[in-house]
Amino acid sequence: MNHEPIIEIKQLNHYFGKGELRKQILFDINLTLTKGEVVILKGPSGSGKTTLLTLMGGLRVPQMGSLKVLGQELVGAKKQSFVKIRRNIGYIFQAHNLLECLTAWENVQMSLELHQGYSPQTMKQKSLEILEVVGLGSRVNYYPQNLSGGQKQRVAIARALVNHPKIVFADEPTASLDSKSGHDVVELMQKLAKKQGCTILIVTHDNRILDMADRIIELNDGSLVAEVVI
Ligand SMILES: Nc1ncnc2c1ncn2[C@@H]1O[C@H](COP(=O)(O)OP(=O)(O)OP(=O)(O)O)[C@@H](O)[C@H]1O
Repeated sequence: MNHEPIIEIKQLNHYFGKGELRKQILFDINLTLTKGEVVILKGPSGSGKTTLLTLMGGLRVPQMGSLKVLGQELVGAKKQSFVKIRRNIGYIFQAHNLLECLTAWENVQMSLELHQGYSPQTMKQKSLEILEVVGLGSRVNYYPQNLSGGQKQRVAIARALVNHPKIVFADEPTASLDSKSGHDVVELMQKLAKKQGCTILIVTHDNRILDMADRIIELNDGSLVAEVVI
């Protein structure tokens, strides 16, 4: 595996609230994610997983320490830098967030429309191709309401990966799925990641998918407590 650092975190602390209500949520986090790694972040409810994920994903402004994503320091960075970094990231959430009024391929294509430069034909072709890769070639014209939970999550994966992002963040991507679909969905993410050389961070409570990671890290009360290399 190539050990090029994709995310480098040093002494990251994070607080919510102001004045007397100010509460520290993340404590002195040090972490490096490298190219092509699949990392699982686990930990009890309220331990700070989503907070850490949204900071790494450029969705929340970091307050102190150092947080470099693709070489860009985000502590003290301008708004523009966050926008630029987010273009390199795919996000997959528990509630897949598909638009019900759009078909599977139109949902995937939306992600391409955010990036300029593709003709409508190219965008449609790319959307159809990635849906084929995730095993939904025969469902491209289906609306989300006619797809199963696992199929919807695969559309969400296709949407996150169609732009060939350098990083994918997935927050509880298997929470609404049965054991087999959950495993299939993560396996698919893992395969596509290895093929595209992208780094994946999955936040999960789901012990059924732990064996799919290259590395498991654990948060407890806002501190990284354990690291397991598989
Ligand atoms: N916007 C916010 N303002 C104030 N406190 C917050 C905010 N977001 C989260 N918190 C608090 O920060 C702590 C960590 O929350 P976070 O959502 O990161 O945990 P988590 O590990 O992802 O939990 P879960 O597994 O339940 O999703 C919790 O105590 C939560 O109440």
